[in-house]
Amino acid sequence: MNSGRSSPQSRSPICSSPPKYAEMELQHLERIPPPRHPVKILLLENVHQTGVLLFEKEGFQVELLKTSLTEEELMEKIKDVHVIGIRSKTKITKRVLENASKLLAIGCFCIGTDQVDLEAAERLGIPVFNSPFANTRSVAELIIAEIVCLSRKLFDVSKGCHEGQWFKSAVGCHEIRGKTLGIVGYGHIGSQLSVLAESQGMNVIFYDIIPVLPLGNSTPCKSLEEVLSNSDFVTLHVPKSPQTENMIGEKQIKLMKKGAYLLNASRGTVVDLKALADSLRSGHLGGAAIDVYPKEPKANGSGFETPLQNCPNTILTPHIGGSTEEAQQMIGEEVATALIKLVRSGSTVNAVNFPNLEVPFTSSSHRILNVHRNVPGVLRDINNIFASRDTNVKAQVLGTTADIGYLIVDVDKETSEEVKEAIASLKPSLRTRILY
Ligand SMILES: NC(=O)C1=CN([C@@H]2O[C@H](COP(=O)(O)OP(=O)(O)OC[C@H]3O[C@@H](n4cnc5c(N)ncnc54)[C@H](O)[C@@H]3O)[C@@H](O)[C@H]2O)C=CC1
Ligand SMILES: O=C(O)C(=O)COP(=O)(O)O
Repeated sequence: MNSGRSSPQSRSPICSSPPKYAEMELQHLERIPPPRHPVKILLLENVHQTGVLLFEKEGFQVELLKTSLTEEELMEKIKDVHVIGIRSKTKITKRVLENASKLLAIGCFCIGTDQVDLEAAERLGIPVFNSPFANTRSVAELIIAEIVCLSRKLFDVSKGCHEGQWFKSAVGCHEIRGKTLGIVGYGHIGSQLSVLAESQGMNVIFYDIIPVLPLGNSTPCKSLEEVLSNSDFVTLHVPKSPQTENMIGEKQIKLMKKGAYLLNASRGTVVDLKALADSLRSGHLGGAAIDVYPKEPKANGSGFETPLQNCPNTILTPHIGGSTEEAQQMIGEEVATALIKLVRSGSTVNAVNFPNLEVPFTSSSHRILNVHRNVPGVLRDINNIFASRDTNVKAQVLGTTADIGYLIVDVDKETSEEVKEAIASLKPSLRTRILY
């Protein structure tokens, strides 16, 4: 396999370094025989070219769409697809997955995986990969920029100038130095932001549901309420979950200081937008910056409505927290690499819903992959199939969750379709393939 995995034309001038990560990770596959059948990849939501080029380099057939697809469209389209790549918009539901009999893996070319029914995917034997921190910095930088913009009412005065209105005033405009930033969710993004905010002279307090290391001089709070009532700026960096749904509503907003600001670049389900709009219009909150919405358009150019339109000192962005050339290139590279490794070697390292397994390649062996329901006796039955055909097992690794087992077996004889069928027809088997 060659290196040099993206063409100069496809990269922005400020992102011109070659993808070294993919090169390093994929060189181990060079000795592995190519896939036995053509591999079909469907990429939605304009996944970055770096990923496309890496797949093409492998000889995979790639179809790239700019938009996401509806459930109905996906149910049809996914039938003959081996790997699907999405971003945050495409919902992969149980119904979609039940139509995906050839699907080997799902790649979320983003951080969030809430758009995929992870449990259904696991139970059907489909690993899901993401890029856990390639766009972390981009989100943190956006929030810093917005904190300054809110504090100086920048968008409103700029709009005024564009419309021919000169309105110079210092009233209600402040430096961010010495102000308190409250971070809700102190994970990758929250903690990165904490460091950037302190470097601007802000005091940082935060709340997380798990114990985490406070960076710099930041101070953990015992409750969400404590963060809300002590912050000049509150920023949300929690995942979408039942616990975070409408986490910030009328009651929580009332706890915030008069004139404080709310920022949300996590998920649209976290904030009650109607309550937020009311508090902005009443003047209780001094402004807001919102990047994510409960319902987001499927494609660029589509109509978009939110109760926050025309609220004072309110920055609305179209879910661009992670949308930088740097982040998208890194994500493209990282997720495509994980998917290629899965297709070529069976590696599930870094899958979010699956046992993480990787078995090094050894020459003169043949590899079979099997995903099965985690019930007693599967391993015995599979080994009996080999034993009855005088096949020696050279390596065998099993990883389990409560529901499934994932088995990588290297044997000394080329495995026939008949052996594969015998393994596949064991009652607990979910997915079985001969790799090489
Ligand atoms: N706007 C955008 O373009 C982007 C949005 N995101 C969103 O940001 C979210 C956070 O990203 P990361 O920091 O990488 O995730 P992370 O998993 O590293 O951190 C999330 C933190 O939130 C905490 N948490 C979970 N439930 C909580 C609750 N009820 N109260 C307080 N803390 C809670 C977790 O313990 C964890 O420490 C992602 O899940 C994704 O939805 C991520 C990237 C880009
Ligand atoms: O990484 C995430 O979770 C994001 O929200 C970014 O999503 P996107 O790739 O811009 O659809």
